Amino acid sequence: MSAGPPDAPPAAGLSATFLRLAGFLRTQPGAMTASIALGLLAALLGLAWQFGVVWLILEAMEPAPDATRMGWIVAGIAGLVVAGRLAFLASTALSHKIAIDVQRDLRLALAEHLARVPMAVSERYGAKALRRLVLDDVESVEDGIAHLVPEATANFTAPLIVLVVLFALDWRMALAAALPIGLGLVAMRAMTRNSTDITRAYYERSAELAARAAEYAAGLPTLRLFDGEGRSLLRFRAVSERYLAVIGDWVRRVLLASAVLQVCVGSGLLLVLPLSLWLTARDELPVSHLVIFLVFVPSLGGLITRLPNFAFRFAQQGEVLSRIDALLAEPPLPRADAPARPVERTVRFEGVGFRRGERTVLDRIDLVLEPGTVTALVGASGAGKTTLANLLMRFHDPHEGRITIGGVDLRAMAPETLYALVGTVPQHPWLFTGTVAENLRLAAPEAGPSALAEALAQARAETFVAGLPGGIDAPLDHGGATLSGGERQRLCVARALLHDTPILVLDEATASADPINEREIQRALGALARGRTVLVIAHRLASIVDADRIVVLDGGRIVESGDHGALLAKGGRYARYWALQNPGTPSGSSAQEESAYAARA
Ligand SMILES: Nc1ncnc2c1ncn2[C@@H]1O[C@H](COP(=O)(O)OP(=O)(O)OP(=O)(O)O)[C@@H](O)[C@H]1O
Repeated sequence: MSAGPPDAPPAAGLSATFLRLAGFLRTQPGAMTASIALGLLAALLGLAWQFGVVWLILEAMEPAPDATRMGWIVAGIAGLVVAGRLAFLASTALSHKIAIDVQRDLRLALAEHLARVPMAVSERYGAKALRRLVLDDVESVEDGIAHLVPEATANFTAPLIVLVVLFALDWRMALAAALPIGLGLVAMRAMTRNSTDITRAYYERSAELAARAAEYAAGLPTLRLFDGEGRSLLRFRAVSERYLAVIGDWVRRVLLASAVLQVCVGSGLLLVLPLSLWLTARDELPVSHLVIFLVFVPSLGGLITRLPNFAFRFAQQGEVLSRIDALLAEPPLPRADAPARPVERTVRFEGVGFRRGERTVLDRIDLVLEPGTVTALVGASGAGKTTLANLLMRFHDPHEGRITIGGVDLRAMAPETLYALVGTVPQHPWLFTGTVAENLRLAAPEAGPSALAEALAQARAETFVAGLPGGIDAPLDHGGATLSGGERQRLCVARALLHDTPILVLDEATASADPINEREIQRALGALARGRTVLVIAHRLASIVDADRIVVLDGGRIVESGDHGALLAKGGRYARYWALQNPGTPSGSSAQEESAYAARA
């Protein structure tokens, strides 16, 4: 599975990125206006104290400087410096507040959107890429909102005001100051033109490195056994070097761009100084103007040398935002305008077809699940069992045909209606970090202690839960990683019991459980199946000998269907699977004890 979407979207240009970021800020117009206004105020106060310095120098150059006035000017400068810092602080405090709200809203929007798009979308991205998007990418939007927009506003405004003032005072001197800066900006633009490409390369390489590092760490036990020569380490080193090469390229470009700009900005004073001597000698430049130029030209340069850094940070934001926007643009599963509620509970697959790209995964499936019956899906790996079960939970919509419950197409139901009807115990039981009780209440938030205890007892989980420190309030770290697979499975059964849906999809996962655990899981599943319509994906045929109907899938088509006895008598594919799994037990009668569905009411 790839570490990201197969076709990474094009990153937005700098101005588009600025507008996109400003668009976020528009959601909080009051705070945004205040933040930008305070940023501008900070920039103006910064200019004001520099004018104070000019005034101080001119006062000091008077034949008889007025010490008291100079004291007031110094105090004024200090006041302006402090006020400027405070305004900047208030501006960034506000922009941080907006950034936190935007991050929260973005994460929620992404999570909600992921719940509405077909599962094919999350499968295409993969868990690592989604984690990176929802956590890391959204985190880095903070730089754009909390820093870039207010700082860029202030940092662009201040040089503009300075240039206007300088041109108003003396256009020749202003031109001498602006010319090298202009040249430096043109050179910088040329050097940072493809900054979006290099930012893209950086993200691709860092995603590759993260994926390889995770894979390497996860596969260490296997690698120790099989990879004595360290080939994996060499591969990891190659990925790491590719990453460092991109970083090197990036740093070189930023440094080069900044260096060129700094040289050009420094040259501003080189032109201004000789010109000022010449103009002063011709009596065309008052001393006050000369001092203003000497103070402001270097500070103008200081502001402008920050631009390459801004350009690269904007490129980074463009990259991150284009990824977030691409996920948000994935079309969700269509929702019915006037959702219907089924009265009756019969499930029908009618001519259902499903493809993965060009490949047909399910072909003209016709299947009826009568209320209160157990239907088992069996077949070779890749036959389409999980896909068929997933269609019933509307993880995808079929490409042909339809699936109905009580005659209502799944597409015509509100998701809440569907998920109140269909529950599941997945093959890979999923628990979140929280207590046992919190995990159970995911299915039934209102369930009281006795309901939880009853569900645990039926799911054969009460004994091991009672043994956990804290019992039902024991915290499950890392999604229950400290529990065995069978224990996790039984907690999921308890959760499904509390969910109490009339239709159940079970993906049995007992193949790797030890015999005692397996028997416990089978019993738990039997309790869960009681009185419900069950579609079970069977991995061990002994567990479904009592199913009302066994459906054999092959290459996405139903090739056999009937109960255990009928299928054995037929001597077809099911009979061959049975003989392979149960050598020496032709009828399977000895396995009936193992069947999860033997003791259903
Ligand atoms: N995310 C995916 N992307 C592309 N193809 C997929 C994906 N998931 C499944 N398939 C393909 O669809 C086909 C049916 O897969 P499915 O998981 O439904 O089979 P299965 O019968 O449940 O197999 P198993 O018993 O091994 O779980 C297989 O050929 C599989 O390779």
